[in-house]
Amino acid sequence: MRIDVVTIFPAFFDVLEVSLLGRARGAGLLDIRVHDLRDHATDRHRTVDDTPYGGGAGMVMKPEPWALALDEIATLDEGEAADAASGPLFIFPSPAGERFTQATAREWSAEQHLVFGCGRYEGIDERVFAYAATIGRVRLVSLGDYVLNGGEVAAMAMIEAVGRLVPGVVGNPDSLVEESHEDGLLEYPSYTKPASWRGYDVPGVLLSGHHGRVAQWRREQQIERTRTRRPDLLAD
Ligand SMILES: Nc1ccccc1-c1cnco1
Repeated sequence: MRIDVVTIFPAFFDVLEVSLLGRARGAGLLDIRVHDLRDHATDRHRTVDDTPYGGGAGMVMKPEPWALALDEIATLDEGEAADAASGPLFIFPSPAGERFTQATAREWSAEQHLVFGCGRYEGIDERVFAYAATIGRVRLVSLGDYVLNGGEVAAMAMIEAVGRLVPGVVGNPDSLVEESHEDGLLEYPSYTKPASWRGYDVPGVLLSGHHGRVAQWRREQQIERTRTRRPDLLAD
């Protein structure tokens, strides 16, 4: 999988050189390229924002630098201009976006080419999304109902959630199964040695060696946790 990121803070993504995703890059499983939007500005001051039409506080990101960046990315490898169907999946983190879930991560993990466009200021000129839809598919996506200063943190979270599902990235694929949200439920509690620690004991069933009872207890814990912490997941 190839992942491009467009941002005015490219150094923010240096962390993708380390840990699991860093190893995946080294192994050629993930081809992650970070682009500075200012490299596509059209003036010597490398301007990427301007005042909003209609007034209001803050600044809006200019459309032309974005179109130049997305054009370059959409044609960099393919050699010719992409069209909407054959082009990349353009993902713009946005508080006005659809909700990102584990199902979204699974869906995107099958894609060949993702492009994350990280907006700042009051957002990106809306016409950029219309233009991007002529050279690829476009999704505006929210991580949740809270306000961030820009798309970088959200993009990082989504890159990790998607990247770890790419075959080969996580050593033991079994560990991808028993996780929160993989089966629509929160995961069960985990314990390790010692069996008794500062007066806290591991639940006896986990020491029983009876796999059937352990599996039942874990399922009961998943359902109880989901019912008390995330009843919305049970409503679906
Ligand atoms: N608040 C934001 C501002 C800019 C870009 C993304 C977001 C966002 C994404 N998910 C929640 O918020």
